Amino acid sequence: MIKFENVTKRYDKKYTALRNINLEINKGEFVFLVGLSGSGKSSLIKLMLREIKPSKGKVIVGKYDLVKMRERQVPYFRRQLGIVFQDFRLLEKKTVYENVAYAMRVLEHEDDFIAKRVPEVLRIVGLEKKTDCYPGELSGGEQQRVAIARAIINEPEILLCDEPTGNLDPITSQEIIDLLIDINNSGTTIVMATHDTNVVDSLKKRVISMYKGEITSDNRRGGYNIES
Ligand SMILES: Nc1ncnc2c1ncn2[C@@H]1O[C@H](COP(=O)(O)OP(=O)(O)OP(=O)(O)O)[C@@H](O)[C@H]1O
Repeated sequence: MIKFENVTKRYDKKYTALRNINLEINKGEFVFLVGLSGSGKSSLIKLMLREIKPSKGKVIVGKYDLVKMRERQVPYFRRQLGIVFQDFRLLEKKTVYENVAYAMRVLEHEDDFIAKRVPEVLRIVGLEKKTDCYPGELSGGEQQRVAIARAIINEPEILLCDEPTGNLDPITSQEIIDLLIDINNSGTTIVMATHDTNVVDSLKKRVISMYKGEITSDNRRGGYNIES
């Protein structure tokens, strides 16, 4: 489903952000990426999104070779992905409903289908009572639920999460993780970069540890190796 072969990423000549990464993530897995700030977690996620390209090596996501892919294929490729960030990135002047519906309008879905699907997904994330609220009227955890609803509305095969609990307190973080686990149990592959060792400890999921641009451990039964 996701494959990195000998991937190196340099943003400039002097500094190598990722070095010789080899990695395979199968359909349906839940994978944590952990490591100190600057270890390369976000760069790995950006490569999976094709926001950036590797300096060397090969990145395959689904049926797409992201190095060989043409620019005009990128929007089609991105349709199989959902993306969640630490800072929610909601449209402040749109309601919860509109924030989520917008992701369907971009794909030109029929209005009837949008009107049926948005309430379904808001129910999944537990926000059916907040449909008409604006992001500014919601707690951080609720805003992240809107962002997750938007990310899953088009039923992506893969959900990429970059520090999704970074702005949340421990209890709210755990609620967001429980939601991500439910989404994973329904078949979506999840890759989540995080600093949150409490969350990683609470689940026995695969953990890929990074240090200075290299993978230092890949443990399928939980457990990590964050160097200091
Ligand atoms: N656009 C860029 N231009 C130059 N260097 C960059 C760029 N993006 C990231 N880097 C560098 O690449 C390295 C890896 O950064 P990356 O953001 O992938 O790490 P991270 O593990 O996600 O860190 P954090 O946990 O702080 O988000 C860092 O040294 C960073 O300074």
